Amino acid sequence: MTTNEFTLLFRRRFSMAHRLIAGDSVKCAVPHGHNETVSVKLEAVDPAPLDGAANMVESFARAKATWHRWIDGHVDHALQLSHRDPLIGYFREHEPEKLPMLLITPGDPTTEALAACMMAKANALFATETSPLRCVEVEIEETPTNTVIFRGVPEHHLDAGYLGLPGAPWWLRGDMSINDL
Ligand SMILES: Nc1nc2c(c(=O)[nH]1)N=C([C@H](O)[C@H](O)COP(=O)(O)OP(=O)(O)OP(=O)(O)O)CN2
Repeated sequence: MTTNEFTLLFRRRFSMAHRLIAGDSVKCAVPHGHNETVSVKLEAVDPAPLDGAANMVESFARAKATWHRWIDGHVDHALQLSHRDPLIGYFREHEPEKLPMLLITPGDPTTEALAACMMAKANALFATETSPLRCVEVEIEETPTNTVIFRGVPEHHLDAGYLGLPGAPWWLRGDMSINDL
């Protein structure tokens, strides 16, 4: 087997809002927004030498189409909340039509949690479309001064049973979902 000598890297900007309620920072517990940039590093599941003809690991357009559709159509302008956040109850009661725009993480929606969710989601999307690629690293620039890089195993950090639901959580499903509400 050939080792992975090529990595494709795609960047996308999105706007978001969140709040962190588990810590003691009042500043972080007030809903606030960031314009963030996510970068994903993609590698071939079965690496092979360039073929001397098309010479591509995968076309850029094919490699990023579904991922960017998810970021642009669902992550962009989502409100990110902990599954324990009482604001979810507010939306259920008063603005249920906006529930699909809540991105819910198990625990606080820190940049670390988002990075782990994004890697899992990217790989679920790639698996569903039988892409030859997998995501090996996610970098999220939350602000010009704060960046998180994740190159681990999402399952080590995300509680898939966070809501006690029978099925797979949204980050493991190869669809456009961002919550399990
Ligand atoms: N490890 C983490 N720590 C914090 C996160 C996070 O996701 N992971 N997030 C926040 C808040 O989102 C906050 O908005 C950003 O933090 P902070 O650096 O305090 O914000 P500033 O933009 O004011 O940073 P400066 O570099 O001082 O401009 C908090 N912590």
